[in-house]
Amino acid sequence: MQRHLPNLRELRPLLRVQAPRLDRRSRLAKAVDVADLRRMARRRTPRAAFDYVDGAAQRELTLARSRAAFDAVELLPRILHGTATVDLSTTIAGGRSALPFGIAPTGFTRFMQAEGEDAGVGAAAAAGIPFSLSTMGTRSLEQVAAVAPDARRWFQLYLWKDRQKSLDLLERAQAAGFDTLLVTVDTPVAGQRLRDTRNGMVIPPRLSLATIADASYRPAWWFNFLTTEPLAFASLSGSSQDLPSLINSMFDPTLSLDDLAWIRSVWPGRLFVKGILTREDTRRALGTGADGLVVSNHGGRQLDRAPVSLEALPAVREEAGDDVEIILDSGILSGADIVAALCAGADFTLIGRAYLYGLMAGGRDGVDRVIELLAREIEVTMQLMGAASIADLGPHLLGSRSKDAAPAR
Ligand SMILES: Cc1cc2nc3c(=O)[nH]c(=O)nc-3n(C[C@H](O)[C@H](O)[C@H](O)COP(=O)(O)O)c2cc1C
Repeated sequence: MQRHLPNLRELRPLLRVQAPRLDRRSRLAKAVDVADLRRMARRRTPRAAFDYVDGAAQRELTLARSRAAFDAVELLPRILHGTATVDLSTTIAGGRSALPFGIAPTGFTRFMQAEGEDAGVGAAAAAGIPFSLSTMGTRSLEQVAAVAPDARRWFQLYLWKDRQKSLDLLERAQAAGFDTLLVTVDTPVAGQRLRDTRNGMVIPPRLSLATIADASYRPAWWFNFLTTEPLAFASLSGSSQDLPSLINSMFDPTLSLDDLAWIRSVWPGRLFVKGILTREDTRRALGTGADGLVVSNHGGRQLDRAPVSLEALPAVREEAGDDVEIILDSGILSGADIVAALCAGADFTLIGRAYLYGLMAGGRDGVDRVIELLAREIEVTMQLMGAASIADLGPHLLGSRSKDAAPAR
């Protein structure tokens, strides 16, 4: 082998030295999946806020099982199907969505990152997907509508002890153009989130020696937190109670099916019941006149050892029949997870943590990035599976490995 000295002219095309760009979008562009965004989020967010998002109930078994169930899914490739373009749009709750997922309702959102719901609804509007505002949101119904008048907006309701307050909220939601109601039924009391207890998580955060130390290496979060509007709940007045006590004082463990039926009677729009995992609850929820169901274990944050959404889905689908729309959440962290849920019988999906990791990693730009990453993953996955549209996805595209992994029913 003959050698010669490196020739600068030959090397030049290989050397594309660029000055490092420090803006937020360039930083976020380096994240190639949700796991990368999660790592960025962790570096930039105080521990109490990050763990509030990342954690789950008790031993976090349901969360781990939910992830494992998605990982066990086998998707079948189909060769030579000529799927050059893929249509990722679909219809849900009587309207279009440009992508087969929307943003799940999350409470305390501005605590994760100061842009909070504004970032979520703005990014959802730009992407043409629905955004859900939580009862425990840090922006009011009217503020969210004003920030993104063109967004498809859904409202999530926790039943209050006080029916008049629920009614007021529902009237405001309707007046502000929220087209669909998600009624969350899996939270008669707060789940036991042990990470929060260990972190002494309170809202708003208390200034202690530990928080001041934390502030010194997460300056951007603290700067935003201290220089923007104080954290407040759209529908609840501010409180420094710890989270479970706050939730327990607001919500009612004595709620029953009659209360759900009452909500149905006063809400004229589409109504989905969120937190369904069994045949019996499917029957009971649909018996009240709900239009659809959200198969969800609340991201593993409520009953630890509750069934995994993906594994509960076939029984719920069978019980509900083909005409009832079913949305699935809990554990989705990639576009392939979304494709798996749609193949397994869901009509639509919601992302909770994935959205919040994006938000914590970079505010509005971070939420844009997570939507972009998931959309691209769905598109590539579907092309490799020879599926040209969401309607093409079904159980025929699930491999035997995933069927073996599903529990017998
Ligand atoms: C930080 C956080 C706050 C949440 N707050 C609410 C809420 O206020 N109301 C609700 O119905 N669900 C709430 N959820 C549950 C989500 O709507 C959704 O069911 C769950 O996040 C889906 O699981 P995933 O995070 O694995 O995507 C919350 C979830 C997280 C992570």
